[in-house]
Amino acid sequence: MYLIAPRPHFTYFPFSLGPRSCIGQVFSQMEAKVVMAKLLQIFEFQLTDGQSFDMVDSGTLQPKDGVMCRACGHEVPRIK
Ligand code: HEM
Repeated sequence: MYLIAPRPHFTYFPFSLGPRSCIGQVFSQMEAKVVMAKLLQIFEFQLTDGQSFDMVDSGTLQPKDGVMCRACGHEVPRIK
């Protein structure tokens, strides 16, 4: 089940809207989830000193401090 807050129309359109919107939207959102899931299975991420989750809104949302982080490997159980 997805818990997504309701969003007013025309306030979020990274893939544009209407008849010329991005045909790769569903593919790229699925791909991003697969890549994120694989990375989170393998690594634990920790922000380095001086980093934060603060955002800057300059047309698009960007991480204020760059989100430099340290990736540490998990123990990944091998499926035989
Ligand atoms: C994060 C990934 C992506 C973002 C943010 C994105 C964003 C966009 C946006 C904003 C447009 C509209 C451009 C305009 O109004 O002129 C667009 C169009 C388009 N995108 Fe993407 N896109 C992404 C990935 C993809 C992928 C993976 C494909 C192909 C497999 C793709 C194929 C297209 C095509 C063919 C159009 C033109 C559609 C048309 O003019 O009818 N995009 N994309």
